[in-house]
Amino acid sequence: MAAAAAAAASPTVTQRDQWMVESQVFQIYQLFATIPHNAQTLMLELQRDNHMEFLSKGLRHLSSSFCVLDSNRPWLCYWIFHSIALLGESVDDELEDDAIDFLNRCQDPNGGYAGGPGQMPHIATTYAAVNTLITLGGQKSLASINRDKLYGFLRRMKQPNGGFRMHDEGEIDVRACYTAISVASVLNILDDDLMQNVGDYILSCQTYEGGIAGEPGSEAHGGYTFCGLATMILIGKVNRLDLPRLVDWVVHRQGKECGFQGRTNKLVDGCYSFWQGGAVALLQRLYPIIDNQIEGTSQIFTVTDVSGEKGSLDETSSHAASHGRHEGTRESCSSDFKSIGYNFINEWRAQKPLFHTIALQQYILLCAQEQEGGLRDKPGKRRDHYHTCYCLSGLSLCQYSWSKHPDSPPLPNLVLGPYSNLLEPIHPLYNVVLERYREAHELFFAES
Ligand SMILES: CC(C)=CCC/C(C)=C/CC/C(C)=C/COP(=O)(O)OP(=O)(O)O
Ligand SMILES: [Zn+2]
Repeated sequence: MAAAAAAAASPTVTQRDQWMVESQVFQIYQLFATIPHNAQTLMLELQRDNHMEFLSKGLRHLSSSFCVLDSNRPWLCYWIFHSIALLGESVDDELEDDAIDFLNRCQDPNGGYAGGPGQMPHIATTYAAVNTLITLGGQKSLASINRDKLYGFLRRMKQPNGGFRMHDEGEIDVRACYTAISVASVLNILDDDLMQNVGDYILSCQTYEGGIAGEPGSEAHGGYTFCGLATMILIGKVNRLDLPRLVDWVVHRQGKECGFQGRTNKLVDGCYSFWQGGAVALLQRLYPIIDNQIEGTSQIFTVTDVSGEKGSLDETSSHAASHGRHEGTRESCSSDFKSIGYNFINEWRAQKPLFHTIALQQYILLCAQEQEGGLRDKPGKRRDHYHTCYCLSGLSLCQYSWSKHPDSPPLPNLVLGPYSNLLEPIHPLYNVVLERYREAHELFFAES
């Protein structure tokens, strides 16, 4: 039944499509293998200046059309400003100010952000707006977020089944859960009411393959898998997922092209460097919990097993062990969940990645990067800001994948190409640059 639903949801990629992509990718790798070393270094170089030019142009265009009707602009702001932050760059104050003012005009008087001024607030654009404002940083930007009203908006979107609606009368899915919980967590407005039964909803979306679907009965997909896994971590319920199966599904999504595909039998795509690569990077922090599930013990373990220190990555481990992961049991809560996002980066330790991080860097730099600036899905596709954002986010995760601390500089052999390719590290649960996350955390958690 689940398999039939999945098959219907997934238009089959023909063998011909797959061969076309493979042959394009392998031609690039073959060319790379035959050229002199200095030409190889050039080919592997992150084209920082050209990427900045592409991003700045996008921003100027966006700024000049801030008054035009379009429902995607908070997302464009996030993709562009986050990419710029990943490159360790900034733009002039006027453009930043324009963006803050524009997002403020998207903020609904009753909470949340819409895709444009006067439009209906939407949880996904709220996530994009909040992440942009955190990325811009500074008092004006962070203080512009009306957290009380935003909390009210999230409560109105909350559904009895544990999920969230994207907007008034909108769809309920795993993206809505992630964007709601991510925003609530980073802004320190997360509480028991928002978290109520979210774990049950996400659990009902884990499929027979091991990955997570957008909604119950659909096909496992990388985008939703990242969203579902990050949500479960943020609410302290990650042990309820079948993690060994999830690992098995996600690591097998990295193909011979070296990049990731979003779902079984589909084509490789640069944006999954973050969605799938990000899910694996999160799983890399959960080894003790995964080992425990593999061993099938009902031993009650504490967060000390995960972090070596007091923390709250999974405050319901004992609950899951004693009641079974798949029961829709009532979820207990404690105030520890508020620090999960913060503990996640502070209790970091060096761990071996679960995927081939150099191979993924190779796909991003040689196949997804346009030498003239911007990144893309695959060779033959056009660059765009969405793929630029998620290819760079995935690249950053690869570069720091072996690091002892989330921001300790990696050894040169872990960064493919010249060391100048090194990007800024991100907080993998929220996908904002770590330093910007820390500034926001200081402000939003100061009073608690
Ligand atoms: C935070 C947030 C809003 C997250 C969004 C997550 C995300 C990327 C979900 C993917 C949605 C989806 C099923 C795409 C399939 O497109 P496709 O059929 O064109 O691609 P495919 O062939 O690669 O599956
Ligand atoms: Zn894509």
